This record gives sequence, C-alpha cells and structure tokens, in this order.
Amino acid sequence: MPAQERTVLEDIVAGVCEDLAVRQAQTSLDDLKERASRMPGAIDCVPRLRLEDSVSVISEVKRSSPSKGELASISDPAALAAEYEAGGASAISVLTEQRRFKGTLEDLAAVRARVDVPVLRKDFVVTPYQVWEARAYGADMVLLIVAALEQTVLESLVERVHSLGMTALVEVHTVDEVARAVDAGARVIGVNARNLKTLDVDRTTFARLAPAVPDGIVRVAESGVRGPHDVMDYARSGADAVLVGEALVTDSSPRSSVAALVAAGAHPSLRAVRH
Ligand SMILES: O=P(O)(O)OC[C@@H](O)[C@@H](O)c1c[nH]c2ccccc12
Repeated sequence: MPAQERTVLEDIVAGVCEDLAVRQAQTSLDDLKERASRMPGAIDCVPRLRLEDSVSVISEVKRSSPSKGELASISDPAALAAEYEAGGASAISVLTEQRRFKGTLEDLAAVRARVDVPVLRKDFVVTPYQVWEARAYGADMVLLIVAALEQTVLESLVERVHSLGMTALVEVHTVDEVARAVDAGARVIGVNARNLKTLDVDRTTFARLAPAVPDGIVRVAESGVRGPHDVMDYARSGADAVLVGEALVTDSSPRSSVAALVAAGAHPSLRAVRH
C-alpha cells in the first residue's frame, strides 16, 4: 500500500514489521524460547488490576508519541519505573516500539529487573514471535490492539499470551471491537480514548464502551488522564484500572503524581460505584 494512503496505525505496523524482520534474522525463535525458559514465571495480573477498594494505576514509560513527538528523554527507564512503583503503581507499561515511541526491548528488560509489579510490553504485536520476545524480556502482560489484527490472528495471539502465563491487555476503540475482544478470550480489555486514525483523545469513549464489557472482565481506561480528576471520572464510569503515560513522563515528581492518582482512585466517594 502506498504510504500516503495508510492510516497512522497501518503505518506504524508496517515499520514494526520491518524492524521485526531485522530481529528475526538475528535471533531465532528457538533462542528466544530458550531465553524465555530461563525467566521467572509471569505474574498473575488480573488480581493486581482489579483491587477491592481502589483503581489500579498502570504507569507508562514513554519517550515519544506520534501525536506529541518527543515527551521526555528518559535516560534511565528502570529508575523512572522504580519511582512509579514507589508511588503505588500496580503495573508498569513499557513502550518497546522504536520508531514513533523511541522504546526498546532493553527498556523492558531493565524495568523488569528493577520492579516487583507486573510489566506490560506496549507495542504493536502482530506475530507469535513478538509474544515470545515479550516473555523472553520479562513481560507479564502484552498489549494486543484489536484494530491491528484479523480476528483469527487476534484469537491465536490471545491464546499464545495466556499459554505463556502472561495476560493479554486487549485494546479496543469501538463497541464492535469489544465484542471481538470478548470472543477472542480477553480477560482484560483496555478502552483507548485516543483514536488511532486521527490521534485525537475523546475521554467519553470509555463511558460509552464500558457497559459492553461483560462483568468479570477487567476494564482498563487508557489515555488522556491529566490528573486525579480524570481518574475519578473514569472510575465513576466503571474503570478497574487506568493507564497513564504523558502526564507522568512530563512530570518533575512522578512518584508523588502516581501517589495522587492512586489516592484519587481510592477516594471513599467511589465506593458506591465500585460495588
Ligand atoms: O500518554 P497517555 O495519554 O496517558 O496514554 C497512555 C497510553 O494509553 C497510550 O500510550 C497508549 C494506549 N494505547 C497505545 C497503543 C500503542 C501505543 C501507545 C498507546
């Protein structure tokens, strides 16, 4: 497809596949499996993301984004992740996409080595090889974007993630995609407020889609959290967890900012909506 006719998502996936081909030429699947077999088992993420009396905060290590360009240089991703953990983050999301987000698998491994909470590989995963990579570099959770995957591929990737003991965070943008995520066996569904075609954020997306997510599946509100107020809004709409990037990487005190988001998500006024 000519580059000018592609959507942002298709464009990113095309670049991801080129970079993936390079890594596949360097490291065989057998080598990856061997590395994965030496890793401690993945952490069970569902209980960490659905807490009894508070909203879980997933804090993201993100240097750059297609919508905003450079956000922060983050020379020591593990140190940032440690600050997030100290602030009370339930999990750490690490961007590993190289071209637009300026992440690497080494960032993932470094974060994994430093923190005890679950770590999410945030990338554009389209092949089983990338799922093995996630495990080999220590991920407990893997993002799968419904809009980037045919249904049969989505199903087999969810199954692969789960069979390796990890948890799929299945990302949706529409009610139809929620149904596809449920059919594919998702236990955790993330509603991304950022439209991957226009890159605009619409914070009402979560409230529209959350009722379509069956009870028993963890609901994650992704993107657009500016501060405690947005955490409370997402919680009132039924979010079990929120995923926050930009507001934290551009903050001078990420630890206390995470703590403020965690405190907002544990606010007593939310108890009634959570039970
Ligand atoms: O920086 P924000 O607006 O807090 O958003 C974080 C996260 O939701 C966002 O980085 C994200 C959500 N889904 C993605 C898929 C790929 C890359 C990035 C993302």
